[in-house]
Amino acid sequence: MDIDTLNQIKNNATLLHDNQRIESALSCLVEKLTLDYANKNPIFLVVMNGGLIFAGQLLSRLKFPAQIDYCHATRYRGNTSGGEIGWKVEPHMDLAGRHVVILDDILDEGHTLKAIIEHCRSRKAQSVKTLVLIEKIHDRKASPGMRPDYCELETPDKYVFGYGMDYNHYWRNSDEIYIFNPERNDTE
Ligand SMILES: O=P(O)(O)OC[C@H]1O[C@H](OP(=O)(O)OP(=O)(O)O)[C@H](O)[C@@H]1O
Ligand SMILES: Nc1nc2[nH]cnc2c(=O)[nH]1
Repeated sequence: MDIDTLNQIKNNATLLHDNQRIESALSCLVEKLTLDYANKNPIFLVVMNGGLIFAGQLLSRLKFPAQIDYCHATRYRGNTSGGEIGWKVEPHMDLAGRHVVILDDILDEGHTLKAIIEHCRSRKAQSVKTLVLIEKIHDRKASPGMRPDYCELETPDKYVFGYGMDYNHYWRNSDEIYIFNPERNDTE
């Protein structure tokens, strides 16, 4: 995809959450995580690639001891609709007896988080919670009523990008979150 087209994608997108809104969401999350995890020696398990920016921005603000691990499970592979989930990298640390917080960019249908939750439980984590930057609102969840344990931002049922979330593997680097508008682009 050429640079002009990629710039057009962003110019034609709708701004959903600006950086100020994201910053205030991060502050709320820091407060909640500090209350719940300051004395629990948690492992934050970052889901690559989408969780990268959110993790970097959020976890560096926590003032209590924590460990960070990562895993890579993907089912979108740069597309705007999901397929089968595939493990690329499993968590490295011993999760047995630990409080694990799975950190990802978005809970959409929830198949990705569901698979990672089950994986952490099978490795005998003491507790497993989910922390996402943004939750997509619709009724097609992997388990009915599935919600993240920690999340401060919502999106309607549209494809979004920015702040870790990609459009065709691009624009994860944006510090704002946009709604992709397919009707304004002739890419799909
Ligand atoms: O709730 P779901 O419907 O399962 O979708 C959410 C997942 O989709 C995206 O990952 P993707 O598979 O695109 O991989 P990526 O993080 O490498 O972009 C996103 O980062 C979440 O992990
Ligand atoms: N970039 C991006 N990845 C997703 N994975 C699941 N839903 C989405 C979405 O809306 N945007």
